[in-house]
Amino acid sequence: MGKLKVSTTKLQDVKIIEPAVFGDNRGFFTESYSDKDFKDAGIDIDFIQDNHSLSTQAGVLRGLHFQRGEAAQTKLIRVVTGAVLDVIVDVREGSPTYKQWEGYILSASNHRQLLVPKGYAHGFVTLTDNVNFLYKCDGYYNAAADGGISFKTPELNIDWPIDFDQAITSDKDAAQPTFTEFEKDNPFVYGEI
Ligand SMILES: Cc1cn([C@H]2C[C@H](O)[C@@H](COP(=O)(O)OP(=O)(O)O[C@H]3O[C@@H](C)C(=O)[C@@H](O)[C@H]3O)O2)c(=O)[nH]c1=O
Repeated sequence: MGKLKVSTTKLQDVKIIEPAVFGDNRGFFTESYSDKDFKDAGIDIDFIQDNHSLSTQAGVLRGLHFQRGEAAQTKLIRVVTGAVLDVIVDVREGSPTYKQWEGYILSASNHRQLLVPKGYAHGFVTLTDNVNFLYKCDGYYNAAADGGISFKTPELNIDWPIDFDQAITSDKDAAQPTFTEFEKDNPFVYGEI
């Protein structure tokens, strides 16, 4: 038995990772990332950029985002204060779970990490104030390759736990294309990325 608990989900190639957490009278200690433990668990990814966002209020909705082409990124996501519903959509044409979405609660208290493969669109909504959201990426940010799909696109029918008119978003995310628009020029093919 390795040091990490790794679970699969209904979505193809997605994993939930739970590191050991050692609680005591002071609080806890956890190795939030160990390259060796990930490799021992069969996850061999060269993470090269760490990102951190703060969302100050419950109801902040970021996404759905991805990077196109060579700039596509695998993401390893966790939350260190507060809680989110993290939502990902398999947008790899030809995948057994193409067009399917799933939501995962990630919180400071559950210590869950979500491994999001290339070819997934990713977003989240904050369920509490002051969410510090951390993620590792295996590719650098490339503004020219930045892409998105509207979180409220009707074809995906994502069950966000928030009224759309109350979501706090960026101007960019308020104007993202529908899934049908995205599909006309879908850069992701299952097995080729
Ligand atoms: C993502 C990113 C943004 N930026 C800059 C661009 C912009 O000026 C500012 C804010 O960017 P955004 O509005 O895109 O930030 P945000 O909406 O938080 O974007 C993130 O959303 C989640 C859902 C993801 O999946 C991430 O990959 C990323 O796309 O930060 C970087 O310099 N490097 C980066 O890696």
